[in-house]
Formats: sequence, C-alpha cells, structure tokens
Amino acid sequence: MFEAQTNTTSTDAARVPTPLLQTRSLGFEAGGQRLIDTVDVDIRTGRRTVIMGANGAGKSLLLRLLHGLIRPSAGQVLWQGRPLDRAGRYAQAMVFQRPVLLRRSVLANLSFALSARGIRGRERKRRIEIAMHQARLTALAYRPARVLSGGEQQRLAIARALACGPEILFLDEPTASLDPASIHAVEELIAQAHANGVTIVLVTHDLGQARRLGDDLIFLHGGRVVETGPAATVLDNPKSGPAKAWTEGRLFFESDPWNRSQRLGDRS
Ligand SMILES: Nc1ncnc2c1ncn2[C@@H]1O[C@H](COP(=O)(O)OP(=O)(O)OP(=O)(O)O)[C@@H](O)[C@H]1O
Repeated sequence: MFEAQTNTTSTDAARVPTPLLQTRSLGFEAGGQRLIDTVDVDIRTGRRTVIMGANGAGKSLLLRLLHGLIRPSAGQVLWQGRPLDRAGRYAQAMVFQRPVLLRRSVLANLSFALSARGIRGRERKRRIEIAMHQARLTALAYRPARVLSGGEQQRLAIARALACGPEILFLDEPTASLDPASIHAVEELIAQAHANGVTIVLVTHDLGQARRLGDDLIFLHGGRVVETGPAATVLDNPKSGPAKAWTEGRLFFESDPWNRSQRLGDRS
C-alpha cells in the first residue's frame, strides 16, 4: 500500500486548529471487498474540506461513514475527540446529489424539518424566513417542492439542512447536474454557511469548484487517501500518481510507474 502524500508546509502545520471530526484507521468492507481502507483524516473546525477522486474511489462511502449513516468495519470516527454518537450526529447535516424532499411546499419542507428537531413557534417562523431568504426561495414558499427546478430543489435541501443549525454540513456532489447559474447560487449558499461558521465537507468532481470552495483537500483512490493538503497546493502541484492523472484529465492505471514504485513500500 502506498503512503498518503501530505502536501503541507511547516507554516500550515503550525496553524492547524483542533479537528472537529477525525477518522482513525477507518475501514469499510462489503461483498468481501475493502472499499474504504485504513483512512486517517482530520476535518478541521471552520474549514472547507473537499473530497475528490475518480468514480468509485469511495468518496460517498467516506461521507456516509463520517456522518454515521453506515457503520465502519474497522477503526473509528471521532467527533470532537470522542466516538461519534447520536448527539454528534445531531450536530451534523448532509445533503445528497439528488435532494430528498417531501412532496409538499417549500415552506412545509422547512417547517417539518424544524418541527422534527423540536423547534417550534416564533423560532421556527424566524428560521424559515431566514432560510427562504438565504436560498432565494421566499417567492416560491407555497410551491410544491416536486415542481421546483433542480437548482431550486438543491437550494431548498441545503437551506433546510442549515435551518437546523448544524456545526458541519456534508455535501455529496451538490451541483452535479446543475447549469452554471444554479451552480453559482448553490456555491453562494455554501459560502454563506461557511461565513456563518459552519464547517463544510464537500464531495465534488469539479476542479473549479474545488478551487473556489476548498481550503483543504483529501484525494481518494481505491478507498485509500493518497494525498491531502491545502486544496490549491494539491491541485496546482499534485504529488501522487492518481491525483496527478486526475487533475490532468487522464485515467490512472495501477500499472502506472508512479504507483509501481510506491508499491515497493507496500504494507499489504
Ligand atoms: N453497500 C455497498 N456494497 C457493496 N459495494 C459498495 C457499496 N457501496 C458502495 N460500494 C462500492 O464501493 C465503491 C465506492 O463507492 P462510492 O459510491 O463511495 O464511490 P464514489 O467515489 O462516490 O464514486 P462516484 O464518483 O461515481 O460517485 C464503488 O465501487 C461501489 O460500487
């Protein structure tokens, strides 16, 4: 197994704040295959972490493990230094590529999510107004969610997640099927959430988006972390074969010279 390349400088290391979320030797197996393999990552408080990698690299699985949606086969997810539990999950929110919305109005979607969290009365009304304003959906408050455009649905899903006041927001390819204007609107919403103190973890295939939104970057290949570091540094100067191939728009093959030489120190 090749070692993950860490694309950081000593100055970056000196500034590292306490991680909000950590994985320790995290593994996930299914169908006799190791799909997430010995992953050790730190998600830093208040940062925007981008997870990248080719199709099938394990990005969505890692996100689901971080959010406690699936149980690891090995290792641990730590939330503020302790094993992730219900209270930790309560402080998290996740938005998928295809938003899961109620077949009711924009307002009802927001109202239902807040009620489920025990937020009622004036506070619920206040949060709904803010959420609709931020997502620019106020004029569509009574429109059924199912007739909204893809971009509007995604903004509603993000606004609904944020209305509940999470400390961290996981986003799995939130703009994958959107047009440029809708991508911009979703990115604005994410940037606004980050400015309000929400830690962001974003899976994306979009290099431009990774540059625009990423502080830190985790690059996965075959369920393993092969490179981490400041997003701009990794994208400008990838050190691992898979990340280099990916940023150049090439397929990476296991037989590529970089990988072979790294495999000399393989643990497996
Ligand atoms: N529950 C499961 N059982 C068996 N295999 C699974 C399961 N979930 C995911 N996989 C496999 O694990 C691998 C990683 O899946 P994952 O969805 O995390 O990839 P990804 O990096 O998000 O890919 P993409 O960019 O295509 O969305 C894939 O080969 C997938 O088929």
